[in-house]
Amino acid sequence: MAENKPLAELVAACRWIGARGWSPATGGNMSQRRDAHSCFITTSGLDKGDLGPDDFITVDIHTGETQSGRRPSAETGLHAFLYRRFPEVGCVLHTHSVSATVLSRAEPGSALRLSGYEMQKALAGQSDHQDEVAIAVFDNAQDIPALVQRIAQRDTITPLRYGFLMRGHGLTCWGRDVREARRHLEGLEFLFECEWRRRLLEAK
Ligand SMILES: CSCCC(=O)C(=O)COP(=O)(O)O
Ligand SMILES: [Zn+2]
Repeated sequence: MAENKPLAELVAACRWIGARGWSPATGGNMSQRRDAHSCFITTSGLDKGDLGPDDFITVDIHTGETQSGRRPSAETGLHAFLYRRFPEVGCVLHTHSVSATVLSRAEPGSALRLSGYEMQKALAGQSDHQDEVAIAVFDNAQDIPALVQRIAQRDTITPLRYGFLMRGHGLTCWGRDVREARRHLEGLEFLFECEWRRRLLEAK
């Protein structure tokens, strides 16, 4: 089936995320665009570091309808929003790393502003460490449609780029394909780790 190749890349990305410790317990969800109307997304409640191709469900990004009776990720609405908002996005990765969880709680503002890091250049379009990269931070919520509304509203004022943090929860990031989403995830996780260590040192 033509769908097997892209899912193999996503399965490998999920295993890599699990091995890095970024999806502890059942945390995290991952998806890949299937076409203009649908995506593959992880089944809810599984260990995302130990998935096979059968653990992904097709979801309509406009209606939320699934093709099977299984339960897609509780955060499907966030993925669907990103695929609708950015037609060029091909993969969305959500993780629960310690760095993203701690730093998003320590950041009182509505964005985490990073500058001075060479690793910023891992993010598409960034070419100078002195530029500022602002990653939006939203208060966490269990009401996903309401959270999507808040995110969509902010996006109309300050367009989202690369990813966003949910306070005390984790990072959701994306890319044109699995490879770019992985690069953004790895770059952002590195930046978060550097930033919380820097803040810790400078607080002393
Ligand atoms: C202990 S994980 C809590 C739910 C969550 O934030 C998450 O990322 C996983 O939810 P899913 O429904 O995608 O398994
Ligand atoms: Zn989560």
